[in-house]
Amino acid sequence: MHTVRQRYGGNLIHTFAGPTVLLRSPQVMHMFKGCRREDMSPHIYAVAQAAYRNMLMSRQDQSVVLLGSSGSGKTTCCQHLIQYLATIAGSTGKVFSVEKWQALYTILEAFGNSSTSMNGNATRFSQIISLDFDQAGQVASASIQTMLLEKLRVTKRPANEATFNVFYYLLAGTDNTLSGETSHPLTEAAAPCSPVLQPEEKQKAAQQFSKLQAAMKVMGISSDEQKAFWLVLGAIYHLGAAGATKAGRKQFARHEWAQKAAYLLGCSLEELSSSIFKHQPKGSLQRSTSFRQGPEEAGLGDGSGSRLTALECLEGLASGLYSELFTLLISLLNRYAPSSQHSLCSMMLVDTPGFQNPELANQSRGASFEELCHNYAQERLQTLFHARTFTQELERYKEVLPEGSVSARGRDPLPSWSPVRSLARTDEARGLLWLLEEEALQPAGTEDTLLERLFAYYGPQEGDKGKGEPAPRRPSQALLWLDLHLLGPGQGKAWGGWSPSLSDGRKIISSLFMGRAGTAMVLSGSIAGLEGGSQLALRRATSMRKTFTTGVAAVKKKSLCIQIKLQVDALVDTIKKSKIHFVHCLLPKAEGWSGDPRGLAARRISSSELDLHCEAGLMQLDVPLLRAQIRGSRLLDALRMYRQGLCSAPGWPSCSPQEQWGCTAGPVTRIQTARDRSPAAAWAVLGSVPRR
Ligand SMILES: Nc1ncnc2c1ncn2[C@@H]1O[C@H](COP(=O)(O)OP(=O)(O)OP(=O)(O)O)[C@@H](O)[C@H]1O
Repeated sequence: MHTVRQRYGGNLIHTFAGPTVLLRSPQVMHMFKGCRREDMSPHIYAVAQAAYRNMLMSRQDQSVVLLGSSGSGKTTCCQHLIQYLATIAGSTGKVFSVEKWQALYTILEAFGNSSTSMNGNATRFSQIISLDFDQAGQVASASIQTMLLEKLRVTKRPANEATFNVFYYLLAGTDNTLSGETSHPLTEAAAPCSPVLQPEEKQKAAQQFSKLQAAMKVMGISSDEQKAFWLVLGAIYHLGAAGATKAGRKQFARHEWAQKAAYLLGCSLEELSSSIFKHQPKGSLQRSTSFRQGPEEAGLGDGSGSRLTALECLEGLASGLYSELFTLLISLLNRYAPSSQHSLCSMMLVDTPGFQNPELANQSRGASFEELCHNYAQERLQTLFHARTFTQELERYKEVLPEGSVSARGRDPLPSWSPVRSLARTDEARGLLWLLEEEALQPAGTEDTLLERLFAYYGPQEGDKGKGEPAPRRPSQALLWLDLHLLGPGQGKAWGGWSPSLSDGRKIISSLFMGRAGTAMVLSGSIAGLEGGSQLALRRATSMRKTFTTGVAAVKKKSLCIQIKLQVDALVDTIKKSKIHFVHCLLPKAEGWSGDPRGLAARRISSSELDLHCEAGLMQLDVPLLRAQIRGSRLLDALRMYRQGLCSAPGWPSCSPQEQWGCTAGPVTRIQTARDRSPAAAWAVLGSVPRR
């Protein structure tokens, strides 16, 4: 195994070419227990151990942030981090057994994951799992916060991509679950859950459904509560099958399916219909047309915005309903995580959907708005990595080294390019999301006008040539697929239209929703899981709420684009206060990116199956792909910074960082590949790294 020790003033970087072959078992966990970083071989458990040890020694909050492309293994790593901490640290009263964590992930994977063109089991929401530790270093309480759920996947998704896993599970396992609830079991007739599963996939989905039910039981979700979930999911499914008229009076296209949806929700068809198609709140959508349609079709053109189409009303309700269901689920999962007042500091594990570019999956479409948002979140985390690794370190070096020594030695470790260009053309320069918001509100706004403005601010200027700054690549039209439907259909309406009281006939649904309608719903639609009574949990919740309620944010928070920014702000603000350990996950090969979700769905495996899968054999690496990812994440710069290193500069006090930086151990960069873990192979992947 190859280990390269690095020092960046306590900033920790771990790199895994994953999915990789990593042995994971309780025995291996115990090999890492109590170890110092320099004694450990490269492994995801070593990251957990380093963070845990650091927390115990410094009593400072820690975060582990997972970065990388979609399908590179972030969620899998996150699960192993938790398993390690739950096993090694132990917990008070055994409330956080490994079994419970597995159950939690089974539930999250069912409700929040789906098969995409890049990953057969892609996470479609961002999550922070927080473990609070007591004096003795045991887990005293835990909670999960989620944000950026891709709720529109329920109704609208890229061609050939799947909806959330739970719909397929329900469809395959529904016979026994909803029998007696409807004389017509869920069928694939109108295929709102396209692509339709093959028989062997159905069998697997039915097994997953049983597993999901068992996991919900483990997490204390009663059978009545479970039933409420299946009823609402069934209703969403039937609403998809019901469809809406394209012209004329706004109503369901297929009443028999709508009738079933109403039955499952416990209301009459008329009530359901009027709550969806009538009482549209004015201004809920400024403009419902797509960028693609062009200005001549851009709504009323009088600034008042067009009204929602029947289909948009329906989609808004269905996706809003799913989002509320997800929020409720997170709140139920947190319900059984007791909050302890004795916790001292916490460990936060941050997992967001990975970078994705449909072009890499051989798809001739641009990124959807949701993909753009997930990429944005990843980019912000990468920026944080950059700031912690380079910018802040340079500041520290400048403080320590004699004046001028940094530039005199030509060893300015800051790469000439930084991930976020701050070269604003004018004082009015805005970020992409801000521009997107403004263009969405303009009746004449199109993809072209957005790109023009973007390049006016951030594109190459005359005189830029020869400065060594790579010009930003102008995306092909197809790359920026910005459907402004996504900026609003029924965002506010979704839940407002369908109030829980509507389901009086379904006491289990209304009591479940009404029961959680307090604090849990404060930031409904944005951050779920802010409840929790421990001091640390309250502190986290307060910090996140603050982001939404101060300054411009408070004024702008109704805008979807600004909501996205605020959610990511809240995420970054929360982890910024802690000591951050970055884990870079690298996709070793692009296999499976054929754009055929069928192949990917078949690859969907649970983490318990993973280790067996790993034993099967060593994989070939796609070296250009690995190089591209390493370049993109600036890992070479990080290595060069050390190798050409300021740590050897005259005046540098000592190469032992511990005392200098007040951290317990120096950071480590680890490179481990599946094919060959020898140093030579690792460097071959990295390219030539100058040696001192
Ligand atoms: N260490 C590993 N060894 C073998 N296969 C792995 C490993 N880690 C992950 N995988 C496989 O890769 C797939 C993708 O992993 P995972 O879902 O964790 O990626 P991700 O980075 O979280 O993706 P996304 O950002 O799309 O959610 C998993 O379904 C699993 O099959």
